Amino acid sequence: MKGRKNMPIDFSKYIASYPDFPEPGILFRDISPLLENGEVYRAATDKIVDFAKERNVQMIVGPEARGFIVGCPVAYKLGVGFSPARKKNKLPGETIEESYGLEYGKSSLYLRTNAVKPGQRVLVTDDLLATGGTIDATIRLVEKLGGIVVGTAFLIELSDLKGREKVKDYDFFTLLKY
Ligand SMILES: O=P(O)(O)OC[C@H]1O[C@H](OP(=O)(O)OP(=O)(O)O)[C@H](O)[C@@H]1O
Ligand SMILES: Nc1ncnc2[nH]cnc12
Repeated sequence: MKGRKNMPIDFSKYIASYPDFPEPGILFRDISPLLENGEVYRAATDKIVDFAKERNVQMIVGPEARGFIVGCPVAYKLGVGFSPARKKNKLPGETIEESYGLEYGKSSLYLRTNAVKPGQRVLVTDDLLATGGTIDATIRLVEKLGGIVVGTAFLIELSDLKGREKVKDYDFFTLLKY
């Protein structure tokens, strides 16, 4: 994807890094500058759209909250649905649950039982892959409903945390690696 004046975009310039946030020892990679630049957000989204098109994606699922920011514009562009995997007490109606560990803390994610139809080709999106706990829980939710995870897509992979091992059986896209 080319930016203004046909120059390739250096996406890494639009990620901010904050040491010791939200707790000591964590180097927080913040996607806000990328999102705040319309041209760059669109170019990043288009990369994931291309990845999704090659896999005939029919549905997108992303975890709260930053997975929504990445997945929704891709769903809009493809004209497919998006279902949010949400944290506790956020989704009404019948849901399924999966719990997971995080780089900081532990949590659970929930998905509506009607979110995905059996056999549907699903792309799972998030902003960042760290330990892989979040994406693993999201994939387990989709598969519990009979969905076929045809790809996982991120803006950032933190390689040292080895989350890639959790998604090794799935097609993988990341815009940036640290
Ligand atoms: O690979 P993992 O170790 O699971 O970590 C990655 C997850 O952590 C962050 O979300 P967080 O749970 O902080 O929630 P938020 O998006 O609501 O801020 C990030 O947006 C990913 O979803
Ligand atoms: N280092 C990190 N930066 C931003 N989001 C994260 N989620 C988990 N680890 C993170």
